Amino acid sequence: MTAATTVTVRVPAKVNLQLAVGPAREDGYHELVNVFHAVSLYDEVTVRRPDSAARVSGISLSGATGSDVPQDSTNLAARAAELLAHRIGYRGGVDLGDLVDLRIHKAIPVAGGMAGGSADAAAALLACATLWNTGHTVSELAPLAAELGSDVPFALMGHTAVGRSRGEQLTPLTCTVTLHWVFALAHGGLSTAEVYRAYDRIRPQAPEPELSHALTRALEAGDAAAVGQALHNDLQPAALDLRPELARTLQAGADAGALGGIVSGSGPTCAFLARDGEHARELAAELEWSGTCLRTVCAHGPVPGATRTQG
Ligand SMILES: C[C@@](CO)(OP(=O)(O)O)[C@H](O)COP(=O)(O)OP(=O)(O)OC[C@H]1O[C@@H](n2ccc(N)nc2=O)[C@H](O)[C@@H]1O
Ligand SMILES: Nc1ncnc2c1ncn2[C@@H]1O[C@H](COP(=O)(O)OP(=O)(O)O)[C@@H](O)[C@H]1O
Repeated sequence: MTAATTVTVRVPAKVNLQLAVGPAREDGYHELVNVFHAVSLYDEVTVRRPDSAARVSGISLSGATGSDVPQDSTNLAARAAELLAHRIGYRGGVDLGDLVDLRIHKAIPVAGGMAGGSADAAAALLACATLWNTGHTVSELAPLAAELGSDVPFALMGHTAVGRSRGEQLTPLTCTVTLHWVFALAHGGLSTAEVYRAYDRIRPQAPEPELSHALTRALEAGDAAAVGQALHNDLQPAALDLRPELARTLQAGADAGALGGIVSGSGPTCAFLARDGEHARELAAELEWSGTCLRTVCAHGPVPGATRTQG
């Protein structure tokens, strides 16, 4: 079998069905109970052995990127490739562009609370492991993913899972139903660190986080209406403090008949649960008509994590 010269990995966005945030730890992170749910809104990362004749730079971007996504070694996908290269023996001084060309096609909103950067990092790990034939399994990539960011291991795993500690220690959860979502995208993004700082200001005495059994029961029973009732995000008041206009978006989704509505993670994207695909399209139309969001995207979950589609 010849080694692949081009590998493409498709990787999903996430929404947090429950985000329970405990007090700040000494390392600056917060202890979490973070119920992740992967949805069918995908970025794609393609890696190639560098072709010195065609090479312009080591990393290129397309899709819904905005100006906020770095095109240098600080891009999370580039950091992931560098970390893996280091682990398999490349030492400092090697230019990443000499090892790999990275192409990222983004559909996940940037700084939107849907973990697009983490998704790209997970995809780059899997793609480079395949390109370089490192022999790493997905479980063996998980510790490297955790070094890159708290949400990166989940982007490898996908489906529905609870993340504990800072979110990187994952346990799969059973979800017996396809959930249909509408995501209301906002103008601009929110900084995750800033939202956690606002959380500390608003709630200085946070209790230890606990998994919602109402939520796990609803997921196991496949009861979308009960899932809608159980959605909860401790970061929502902090996101609303920084972006008060999101309250109008949440109200518009509730008025339009969503089973539940929530700020996704650190925001500012808002997620609304629908009864089925048709209801999702109706909700999306109502939300767009309300003028309370930039645009909407419909997606379903759970879906698998980072998956090779070529190479
Ligand atoms: C809030 C969540 C919910 O899933 O994601 P987003 O909604 O932003 O995508 C996560 O907790 C974000 O995870 P991720 O974006 O990977 O965070 P990291 O890179 O590890 O950390 C970025 C910063 O967020 C804060 N942070 C993150 C995780 C955590 N358990 N406690 C924290 O306080 C810290 O200030 C940290 O410096
Ligand atoms: N590949 C990437 N895609 C998106 N953002 C990236 C990437 N690499 C680094 N970043 C930086 O990470 C920040 C957070 O991005 P993102 O993961 O999309 O948001 P969130 O943490 O809200 O889910 C962005 O503002 C950007 O500066």
